[in-house]
Amino acid sequence: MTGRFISFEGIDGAGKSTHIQAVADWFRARGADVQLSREPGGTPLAEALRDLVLREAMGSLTEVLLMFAGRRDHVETVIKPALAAGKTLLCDRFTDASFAYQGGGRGLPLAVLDTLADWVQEGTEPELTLWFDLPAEQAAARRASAREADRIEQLDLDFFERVRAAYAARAAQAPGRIVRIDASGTVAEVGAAVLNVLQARYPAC
Ligand SMILES: Nc1ncnc2c1ncn2[C@@H]1O[C@H](COP(=O)(O)OP(=O)(O)OP(=O)(O)O)[C@@H](O)[C@H]1O
Ligand SMILES: Cc1cn([C@H]2C[C@H](O)[C@@H](COP(=O)(O)O)O2)c(=O)[nH]c1=O
Repeated sequence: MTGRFISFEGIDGAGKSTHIQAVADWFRARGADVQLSREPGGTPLAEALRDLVLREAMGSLTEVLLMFAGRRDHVETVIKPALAAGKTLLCDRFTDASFAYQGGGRGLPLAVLDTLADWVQEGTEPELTLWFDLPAEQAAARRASAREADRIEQLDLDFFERVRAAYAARAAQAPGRIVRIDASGTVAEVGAAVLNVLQARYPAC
């Protein structure tokens, strides 16, 4: 039995977390066994690494190694077993975030990220990625009214525009997997766009 692996991506504040529950409800209403997870995090070890990476000062290479260390534990102990059990796994961020944040934002070489992804994922890849796309300024305004900024969220608008551009480049390289959602509308408008994608992608569901 093989389940479904769907990831949610976008710059901080784009609205991923707001819509992930509605996607879970959509699949559950169609009989799917849905499991939610997130990165960085998703296992006790990876959640501990998340706390470190979002709080402690560190270099870019250390940052990406911690992201991929947590991802390895997550893939091995949560994602692969969930897919083997036929579940629909919805993950708030996955490897595209490393290419966007550490590749685009921090400027790490993409070849290094490709190697880490090959080692860590061993072929485990989302079948669909919903990329919530929003200008950095608008995302920052949403974040400002929502919560206190963590170490990465404190970075400037230029950083987030580089991250956004890197997501666009990833989407151009994987057009069958990564679907862009215009996240600039109201919650209802964005939610409708997400449901349109699901209905088109899973008509038999
Ligand atoms: N379409 C929207 N219009 C206005 N505000 C929104 C919209 N979508 C989400 N928000 C609000 O913006 C804030 C950030 O949304 P959310 O937490 O879903 O973003 P996110 O992409 O998951 O961010 P992060 O990756 O940093 O966790 C929340 O306060 C949320 O209520
Ligand atoms: C997986 C992953 C995440 N990040 C960054 C992106 C965000 O700034 C934080 C996670 O916070 P969220 O509120 O859960 O979205 O981590 C990253 O830089 N690289 C990654 O691989």
